[in-house]
Amino acid sequence: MRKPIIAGNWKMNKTLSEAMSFVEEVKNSVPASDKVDAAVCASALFLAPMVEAVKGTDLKIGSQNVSDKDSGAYTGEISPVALKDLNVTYAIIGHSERREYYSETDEFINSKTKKTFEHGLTPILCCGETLEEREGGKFEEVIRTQLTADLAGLTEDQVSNLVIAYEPIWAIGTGKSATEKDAQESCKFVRDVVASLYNENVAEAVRVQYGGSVKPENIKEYMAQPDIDGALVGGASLEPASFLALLEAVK
Ligand SMILES: O=C(CO)COP(=O)(O)O
Repeated sequence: MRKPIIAGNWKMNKTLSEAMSFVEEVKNSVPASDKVDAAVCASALFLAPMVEAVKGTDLKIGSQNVSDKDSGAYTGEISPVALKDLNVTYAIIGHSERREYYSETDEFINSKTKKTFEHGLTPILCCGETLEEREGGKFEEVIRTQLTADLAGLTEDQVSNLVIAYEPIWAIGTGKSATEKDAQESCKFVRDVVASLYNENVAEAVRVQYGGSVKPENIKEYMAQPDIDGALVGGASLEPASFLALLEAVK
């Protein structure tokens, strides 16, 4: 059985004091980690104090980005070595906002994913199609192309421990969530691609999240689907009550 994983992606939101009061409010109310993995992916500015604050609790902390290099002359980048040293658990890689606004390519995303594993962090690898691609019948081609390139050279063991977030771009921040049937079919397709690139065992092990306008009101419908193992949540992860309600609905 795959353990559910609910991760908040705060994007470029919150100040340090807001981040810390969120953590203080939720950290002791998060369900036990044998039931569900709970994480918040925050700005790199707050990761150190957040990790310190959640020590000994079931809330884990993730970065929203990571470099594909260990260290050196890479102005503005976030070192995976430094993230590991802080005890950060996850790193979001290849979010559609980074693909679109910061021109991240699949090759770069693949390089970051390898580097993240090298340093013992768990990647949350994002994939997803635009509305135009979906309506043009290109969904399968887009997802297969992304995953084939993003996973190139990863071992079976690494992919088994990966989290893939399927996020249709048209559902992100729009309030227009995918129907649970569409989300299930899409997440199943992600798993089928993993099976074709690796094998059934790896496909059975990899956790696939749905992301895009997930909220406490609709998360149960997604989680009832056999190929949806969790959610990557933007807006509804920003408030403590809403984040805890997402977790309560899953445990
Ligand atoms: O992009 C997302 C998570 O990574 C989804 O954002 P929303 O939940 O705000 O639609």
